[in-house]
Amino acid sequence: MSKAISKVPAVINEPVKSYIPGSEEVKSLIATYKKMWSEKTEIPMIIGGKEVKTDKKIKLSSPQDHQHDFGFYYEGNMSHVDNAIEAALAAKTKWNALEWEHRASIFLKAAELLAGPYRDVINAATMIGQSKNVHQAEIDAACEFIDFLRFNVEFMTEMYAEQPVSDKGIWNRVEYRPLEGFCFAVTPFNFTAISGNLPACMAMMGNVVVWKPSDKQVYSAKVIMDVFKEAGLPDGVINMIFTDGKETAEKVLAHPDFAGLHFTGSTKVFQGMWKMIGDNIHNYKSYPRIVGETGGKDFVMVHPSANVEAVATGLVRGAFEYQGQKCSAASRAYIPKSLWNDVKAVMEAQMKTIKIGSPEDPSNFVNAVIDKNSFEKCKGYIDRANAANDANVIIGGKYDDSKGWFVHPTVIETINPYYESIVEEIFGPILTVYVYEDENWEDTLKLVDTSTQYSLTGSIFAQDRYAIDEAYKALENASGNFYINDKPTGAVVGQQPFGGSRASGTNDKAGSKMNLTRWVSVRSIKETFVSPKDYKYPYLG
Ligand SMILES: NC(=O)c1ccc[n+]([C@@H]2O[C@H](COP(=O)([O-])OP(=O)(O)OC[C@H]3O[C@@H](n4cnc5c(N)ncnc54)[C@H](O)[C@@H]3O)[C@@H](O)[C@H]2O)c1
Ligand SMILES: N[C@@H](CCC=O)C(=O)O
Repeated sequence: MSKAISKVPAVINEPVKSYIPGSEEVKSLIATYKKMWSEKTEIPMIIGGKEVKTDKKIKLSSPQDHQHDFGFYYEGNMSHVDNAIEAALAAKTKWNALEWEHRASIFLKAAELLAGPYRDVINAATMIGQSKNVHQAEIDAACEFIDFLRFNVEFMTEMYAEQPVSDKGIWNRVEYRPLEGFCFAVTPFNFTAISGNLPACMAMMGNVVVWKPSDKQVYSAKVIMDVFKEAGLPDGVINMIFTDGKETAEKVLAHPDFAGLHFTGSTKVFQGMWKMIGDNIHNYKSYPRIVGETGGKDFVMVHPSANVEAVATGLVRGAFEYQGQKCSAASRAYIPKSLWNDVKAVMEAQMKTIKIGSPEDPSNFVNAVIDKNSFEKCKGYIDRANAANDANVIIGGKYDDSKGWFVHPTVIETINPYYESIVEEIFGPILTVYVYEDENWEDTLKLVDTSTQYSLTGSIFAQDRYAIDEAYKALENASGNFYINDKPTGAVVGQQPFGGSRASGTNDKAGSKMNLTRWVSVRSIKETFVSPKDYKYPYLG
């Protein structure tokens, strides 16, 4: 391997299966779901490749049926954090010395396992634990995760191939070393793919990792570790711990060998961790790399020239797929008065047909929100809008927690462009609409740009090319992912590099070469073939 300049297999996006009713693929997935639903699973932490169990068993319940318990996981304490750091550091020398082809091979094998034998399992775990419907599980847990792994291998080799020029008589090279020390991945509940990618891409670049998944994504996290193990990832390279987020961060971020944070989650948590790193800056051996992708308040800006059906469909899918629990979800829309009645009518007609319930029935488009906290948060926004003078619930607004955490897709209309639900991240199936006078198009662009702290995703709907260009320029810094005549969700790895700026994150674009560069520290090497033997410049004689 090291005796050749290897090429990795050509990469294309993993095809999304359609799961047509009655097809073998849907029968197989639902059968796996039912089997996993009725089993009682037991999920240990994985430290140094070993299963770690404690006396603290935490019940696993499903958002779509909070009384149904499908097993438990073992919660750890700060001694497990120490053990995970030690295990990572112990694995470092051998992992670092392994040729890159072996690292590539392990993660390409993991992708192949996910595409084949583990596809139903990781999808079903995501449906049960995170309440995603068949399509949402497929595009996340299977396809996006597979794409992250395969594309990152490709990006890694492109990066390795980037080499400097060399003058006559010398040979310049650069090598992409892993960071000194260990890395820390902290991941959110809402995307299995993100959860797997954050630790994996750091490990792919030769780093060793302590990974703390969300306590609401433990089931699919277990499947991720099973896949990595079967793919041949050596013990200790990724260590998965189930511990309290804040206490873990305090411990990890104070460690002198802490080298990099790869975080996805809410803005406030990221800001807290950044501050902790600042407070510890004198303790570290190197300046740590900090990558964080966080919250959003993603806009849909509509011009009077827009197509009504396209706008309504973009809003329904953008705001309500996966119950609005995507950082990219459309959660605020600005619609000209001339189109609003028509857009509203199409949305009402579409939303009447939306079925709500458990993902076990693939015809349910909307499933449950993740937990009681999220349910209560959504309920609060709906109740306050119902009571407000400057806002009104115009579609949906129902919620029911008798069996699962179900919140119906809801549209709030407000006359106040700073009303709470149009500026704050809710992370639920609630869209807020502000209707503007057509002649106020330019002022409304300014409002979209300035009324929230976020800058993650956003869309412009228009047929008028000048309007598209105007929005494109006026909203240059209002999103990291900008869509024209499309919903603001559903970025595909390798096609729309994903991430945002302002309070939404460091915009290092997950699943891209830009992100991978954060997990290496470059060493420049200059070799002189015939070394000078005299100190004098030519003109000194
Ligand atoms: N920009 C993106 O790419 C992106 C993608 C997915 C999700 N998100 C964001 O993630 C959030 C939803 O996910 P979530 O509810 O899991 O987020 P969260 O911030 O509650 O949790 C994220 C992770 O941080 C841990 N954590 C919680 N409190 C902590 C603390 N005080 N210190 C250290 N770690 C702590 C959690 O256990 C979890 O592992 C939303 O804000 C969403 O916009 C962003
Ligand atoms: N990449 C996903 C968002 C992930 C955030 O939760 C999208 O583009 O919809």
